Amino acid sequence: MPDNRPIVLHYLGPPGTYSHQVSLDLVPNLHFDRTYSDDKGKRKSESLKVALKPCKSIRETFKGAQELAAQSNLFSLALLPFENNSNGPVQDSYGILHNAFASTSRFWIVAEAYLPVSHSLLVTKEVWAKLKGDKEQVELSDLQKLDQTSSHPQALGQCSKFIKEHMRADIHLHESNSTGEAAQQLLNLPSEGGESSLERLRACIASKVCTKADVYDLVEIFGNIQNSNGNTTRFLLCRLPQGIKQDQMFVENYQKFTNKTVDRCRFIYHLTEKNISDNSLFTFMDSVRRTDVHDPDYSGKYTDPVTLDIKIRKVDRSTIRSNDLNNVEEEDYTCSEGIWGYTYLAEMEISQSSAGEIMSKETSDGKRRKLIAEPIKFSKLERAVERYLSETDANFHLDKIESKVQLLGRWYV
Ligand SMILES: O=C(O)C(=O)C[C@]1(C(=O)O)C=C[C@@H](O)C=C1
Repeated sequence: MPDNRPIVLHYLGPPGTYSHQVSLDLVPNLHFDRTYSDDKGKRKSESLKVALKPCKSIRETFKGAQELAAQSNLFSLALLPFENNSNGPVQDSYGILHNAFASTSRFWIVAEAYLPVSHSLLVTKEVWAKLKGDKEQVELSDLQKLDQTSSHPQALGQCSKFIKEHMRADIHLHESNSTGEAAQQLLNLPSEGGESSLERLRACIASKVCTKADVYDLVEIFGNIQNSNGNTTRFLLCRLPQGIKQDQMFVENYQKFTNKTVDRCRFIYHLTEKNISDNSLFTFMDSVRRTDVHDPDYSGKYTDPVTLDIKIRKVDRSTIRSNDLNNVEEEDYTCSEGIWGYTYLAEMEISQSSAGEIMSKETSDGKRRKLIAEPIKFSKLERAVERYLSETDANFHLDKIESKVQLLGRWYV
């Protein structure tokens, strides 16, 4: 009997998070069929079902998916919140990608999703009654009574203006693993020390979904409290690969999912400033500059047709600097320390045929790099990156990159 191989989608839980909403949106659109030969050798096909698995933190989301892929034949997916258009990268997800690099783990990005995010300030019914007193509703001035507001650091950042304008300067901002966890924790009072929610007035920032009776039944005191109207978070759906055959199957099925021909791929590249020898310096940036034939430094160097087709989409760099990237153990970083001072993530787009060539099993890592970009000297890399950044209005300063470019994942557009 063939096993039924369900697809397991790991997401940042508990239910009520934005990640959960994205997972629910994705599931009806993920159709995976599998063909196999039955006992009598007859070809059959079956649909694979998607199971949702809530995880406690972003890190556990990825780790859970990794472990499942390693231990079983199941299709293992992890949904990572990746970046927000007002508050920037989701540090934990970037950290995970960085660590996946540092080790030998590989994964594919098989889909992306953009979720418009509108945050609400939520409290329990008891706290709501206490805040409003005899009035019909809670007013903005009542927020001065709040002692604590908790949420995922991204949500706190996305609502920083509201917090600054309407909450006490000494309010305790508690960082939780997710917005859903923050909402759930309001219900788990009294907390340690026996404090009741009424002695220490607590609120959380989370999705309005958490007001539903079958979620956490919280009360929304203010809605739409994020800094910017078009607040949007981008999620990446990653699959932890088990073998090339399954990869191909996934591509086919993803084609079905998007209902359009897959003709372009996107890659994320990772550059780091450390541990690099001159020989290994190369950049995807430079390959994108192939059209710069008028530049004497570059002319005549471009001989590989594959690189013609590459388009840079963006380059990200965190502003946080860690003391020593080498000392950062996998379990060792936190969002606030950050490891991204030394690293850059860049995204580029490439045609499917070129990508196929680059990614083909036979292509060794070294050749792959060559196909993508030529080795260049450090100074040229720096200039190429600077030029790119100046053209794209990026407002961070690029000190120095010694680059190690590695392929992180790919997905289809
Ligand atoms: O905490 C959640 O609800 C999440 O799904 C995480 C997350 C994030 O990490 O960016 C997702 C969307 C919002 O930007 C806020 C939080």
